[in-house]
Amino acid sequence: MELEKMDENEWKYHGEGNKSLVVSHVQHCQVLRFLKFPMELVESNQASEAFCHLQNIVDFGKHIMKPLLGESYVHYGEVVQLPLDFVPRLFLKIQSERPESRCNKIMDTLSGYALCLPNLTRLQTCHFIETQPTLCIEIKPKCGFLPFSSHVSKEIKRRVCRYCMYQRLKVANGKWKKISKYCPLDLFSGNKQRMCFALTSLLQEAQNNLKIFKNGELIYGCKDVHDCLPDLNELAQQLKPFFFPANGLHCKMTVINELINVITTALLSNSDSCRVGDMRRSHFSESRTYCEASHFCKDILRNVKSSQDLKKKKKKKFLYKLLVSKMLVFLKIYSLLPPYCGVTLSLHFMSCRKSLLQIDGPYNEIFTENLLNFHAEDDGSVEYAATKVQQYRVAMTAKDCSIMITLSPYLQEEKPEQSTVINASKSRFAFSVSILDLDPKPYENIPNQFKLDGKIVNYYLKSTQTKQDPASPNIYKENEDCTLVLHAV
Ligand SMILES: O=P(O)(O)O[C@@H]1[C@@H](OP(=O)(O)O)[C@H](OP(=O)(O)O)[C@H](O)[C@H](OP(=O)(O)O)[C@H]1OP(=O)(O)O
Ligand SMILES: Nc1ncnc2c1ncn2[C@@H]1O[C@H](COP(=O)(O)OP(=O)(O)OP(=O)(O)O)[C@@H](O)[C@H]1O
Repeated sequence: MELEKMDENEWKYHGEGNKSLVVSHVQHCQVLRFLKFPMELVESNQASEAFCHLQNIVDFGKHIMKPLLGESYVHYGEVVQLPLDFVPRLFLKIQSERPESRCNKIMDTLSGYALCLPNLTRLQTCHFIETQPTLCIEIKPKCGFLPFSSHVSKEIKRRVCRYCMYQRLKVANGKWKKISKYCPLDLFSGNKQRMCFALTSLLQEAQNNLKIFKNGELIYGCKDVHDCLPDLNELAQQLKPFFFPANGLHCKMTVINELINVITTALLSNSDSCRVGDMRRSHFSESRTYCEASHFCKDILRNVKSSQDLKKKKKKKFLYKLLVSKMLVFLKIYSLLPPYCGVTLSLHFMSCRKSLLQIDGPYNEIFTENLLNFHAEDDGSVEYAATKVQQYRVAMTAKDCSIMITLSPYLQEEKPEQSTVINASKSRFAFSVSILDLDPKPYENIPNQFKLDGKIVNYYLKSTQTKQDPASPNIYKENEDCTLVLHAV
């Protein structure tokens, strides 16, 4: 990429989330990821802080998430400075393609900084787009286990996962139209039957948890609640040349089942080495491995070994690793409360401590070593409390990340390693797995997470325990049921 010769016509809108907007190069396997800001903050110094913010994201990916999750999965990219006139032109070009629900934030057109990353919807071995057809499945799996701490005060949290509980609140709020049958515990179970059920449920109700790209173009998934592309027939048509290259008649479900099997195989593939082994594994046995709200047949659920299998037999599996890093949440909100309060109080009296404790970075090797020191004893120090808070923040990042599985029909003349090939019934694929959206979560956001957790649990209990009054619509009122901001829930 020649930074001084940037042409907006060589870039197109690719996608966005809550915090960033992504454009992809029409020819090269590259994307630019821009920060987004709420409208009212655009004129303030937010934009000028963009460089530090982006550099922190890169460092966090490089020094923390990459060692934790594995070398080959994490692509942290680099901060690039773009010509100042290029970004506003690009903004004008793509603005009309943005989903309405995301337009409450504006992309950063002032700082001139962005992250340059490989386009993960393309196979990472090819540098030019036109070389090979690719299929990419992006899954945002969310949190795949139930808390087991003795501090859990609301018993329901031990039985129903956060995702399933949150579904009710999201539908009541109008964020999505229908409750999804997807449950992260099914996906992370390591049990093929449950994983297939989870993936089928994602295909039926994709929400923001599933996207499918063909040759880098979004062909399946919801941009927002009003703009869903959930046509399975159309999807099967698009997928057919990948799974049944010799043509012939194949029904929709045959093609979709091929897709589901290939995704399951990729998720259960062996992973490369990482620091997850340092973490406490014993907590697996303490946690229940199925969620009571899962729509997967409940009788079968009680009999399958699921996560125990994943634990005993599949420590090297990609899925296991992701689950364990999410399990850093074993600190959970309850036991996090004392350290969080301790750190906040200490910062209140000595604001200079913020940099000493590396709350906003730098996310370097020292930060990583402190973070992974799980065996330290609680000596009552603010440093110990800060480590606990940082572990929680890393877990929050892992909870919110996405997985991208990229497949490309395997060409006979290429000789990829066996471990990077997946066999379907009538085709073979070279594949890669990547993890994206590994940004550090702001320290300041912790109280909001507490508050949201309380709302989710309260709304779930209310909607499942009381009979719906037919006269009152099922609309959640913002001022109801909020637990105290720092209340253990
Ligand atoms: O808190 P959650 O579970 O709703 O997760 C948020 C996501 O909502 P989801 O439930 O996946 O639709 C939310 O996703 P959407 O904007 O809803 O697509 C963001 O990922 C948000 O992260 P950030 O604050 O932008 O860094 C996520 O927030 P945090 O991970 O920062 O809490
Ligand atoms: N390196 C990449 N290659 C290809 N596509 C990408 C890449 N990075 C991001 N995307 C696409 O852009 C979308 C938005 O990116 P991302 O998830 O990083 O945004 P975000 O604002 O941080 O999300 P969130 O709402 O979860 O905070 C992703 O869902 C993915 O489809």
